[in-house]
Amino acid sequence: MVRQTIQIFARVKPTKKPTAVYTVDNEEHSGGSLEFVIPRDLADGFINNKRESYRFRFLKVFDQATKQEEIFETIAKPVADNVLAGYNGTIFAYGQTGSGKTFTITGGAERYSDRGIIPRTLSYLYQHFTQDSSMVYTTQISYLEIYNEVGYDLLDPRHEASNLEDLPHEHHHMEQPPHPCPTRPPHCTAAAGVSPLLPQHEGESRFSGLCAFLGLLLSQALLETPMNQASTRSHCIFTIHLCGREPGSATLHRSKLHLVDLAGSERVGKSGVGGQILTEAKYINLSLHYLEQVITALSEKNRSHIPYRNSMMTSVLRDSLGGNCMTTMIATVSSEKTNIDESISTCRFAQRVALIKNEALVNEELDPALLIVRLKKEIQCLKEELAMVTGEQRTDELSQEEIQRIEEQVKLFLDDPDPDRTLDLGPDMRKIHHCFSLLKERVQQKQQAQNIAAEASALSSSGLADRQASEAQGDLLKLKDLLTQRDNEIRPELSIEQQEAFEIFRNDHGDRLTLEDNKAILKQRFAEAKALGEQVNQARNRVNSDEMERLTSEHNLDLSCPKESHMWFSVAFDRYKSTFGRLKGLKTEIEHLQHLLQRSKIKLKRDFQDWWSQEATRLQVP
Ligand SMILES: Nc1ncnc2c1ncn2[C@@H]1O[C@H](COP(=O)(O)OP(=O)(O)OP(=O)(O)O)[C@@H](O)[C@H]1O
Repeated sequence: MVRQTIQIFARVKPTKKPTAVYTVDNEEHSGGSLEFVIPRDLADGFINNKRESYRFRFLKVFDQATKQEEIFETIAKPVADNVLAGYNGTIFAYGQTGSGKTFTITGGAERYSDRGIIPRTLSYLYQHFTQDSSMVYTTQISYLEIYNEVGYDLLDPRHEASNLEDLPHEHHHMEQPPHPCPTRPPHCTAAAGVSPLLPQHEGESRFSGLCAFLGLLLSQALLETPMNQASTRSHCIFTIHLCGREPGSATLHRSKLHLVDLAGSERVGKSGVGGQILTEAKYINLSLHYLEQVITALSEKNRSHIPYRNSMMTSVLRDSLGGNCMTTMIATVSSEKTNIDESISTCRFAQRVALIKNEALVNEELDPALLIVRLKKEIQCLKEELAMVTGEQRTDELSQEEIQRIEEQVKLFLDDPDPDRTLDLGPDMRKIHHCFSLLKERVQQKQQAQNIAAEASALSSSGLADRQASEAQGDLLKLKDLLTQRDNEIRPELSIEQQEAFEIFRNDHGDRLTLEDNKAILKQRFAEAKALGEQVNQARNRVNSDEMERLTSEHNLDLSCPKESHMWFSVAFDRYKSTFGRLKGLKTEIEHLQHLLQRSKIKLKRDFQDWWSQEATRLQVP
């Protein structure tokens, strides 16, 4: 991790107008200083205690004659090198309108040598990509303009306005580039949703083509914004996303470089503007005010909350300020007399920025797809090594012969009462897994057999089967008793003459045949029930443990084998249950028949009594 403060540089814009008194002093070791001298005006006769000298320290101060190349070499190149090494980087220009921010970041349109940091950095990175064959790089670029707190994707020809949430992913969530790093050769593509910017050519022409294309693109992009000439009152953030990887390695380095041209920092009061420009100026002031708030909060110790979310610009630059980034600020100042206050104000802002500490990390991550490929390869190599050591060629599945051999080995192992016996399957995980599944199957079968045996013994020890069988037989006896009792209920009040008359009446009665039939069926059902009762007893005995032992020895059954004992119990139980079920069904049928018989007999009796009383009246029998 690299812990460092934001690096600050100053650049003085060349001017032909009368300049204020200022001195630039660059020492090799202690950095540079910029001093403005404002002589006291004593002409009006009273004492003026105003400060005369304003001195600010920077890492280096670039005076008016500094060429673009020197700016790139001193400021941007080290940052680009860090980005190539996997660190995030940001370079932002801050200063009043016309002080040279755009000239420094983007460049001047007149001469090729006026190219600014953006095209030079792209050219440098591109050159590096083609020269460094030890790495595979992919880049993506995006260009965001923030105007009146609305973001515009400058690489999208529609230039539609977006809120922070609606912007392409990388614009507001800078930790990750929008797409996974593809395994294509280095090339340059635009932001998410934007078509690739460049055709792929080989050779030197690509660099100059790239720069010329980008120069055109950048100027066009700015000209085509909805605000058109208002672009100087907006913030522009050009971002290069870089993804680097050693060929064949699964480790990716992802980094990003923001090159930021902030809006002019002049104060509204001084510029004396109104209307639309005033609105813009307020937004600029507000967003720069929020930037200042963030910077102040970051420079204060023990501040837990940093108000990044107050403006779109600070949200986007969140990482660059007080985060995982190596950040550099270029304070652009004008040496003109009329701008001296603004220049001092810019330098003061830079001094506060210089207090902010960032902690930059190399952004390393693993490419899952490549990792899988690598691991698969490793597995294959290990398999081959193993095959060489064991002399066996292994497939994923075990062969039928191998399975059979393992089953035999497991059986011998289990059947051997010797506790010291071991099971040697060799260093083959497939065989070991198969052996484990066989053992599991055995344990489960044994468990099942034990459960059934426990159920059977519970049934036999609690006498449930006996109780059920004797209950069924008891029910039958009760039914028989009931029938006799009912018969007796019909007969006893009759005198001998009446009984004789009743017999004759019954033989002549229309229901006689039905009555006889029902009686016959009932008798038959009683016989069936009796037989079934005996079967129930037999079935019950089969699940009884003594009987079980006798039968197993008779049929040569091996009840220690879970499979056989399970089968035996299942069959015995099923038989007992079905016989008992049939007996119960028979009982219901008998009850029904008895009911019918009863009703027929009562009807017979009633009919007889009616007939008897009629006959008695007719014959005048008392
Ligand atoms: N170092 C320089 N050398 C030559 N010309 C320069 C330099 N700096 C600025 N200029 C010229 O000054 C003019 C204003 O500069 P520039 O547009 O870069 O200012 P700015 O700070 O970006 O302003 P704004 O805030 O309006 O965007 C441009 O014409 C630019 O070419």
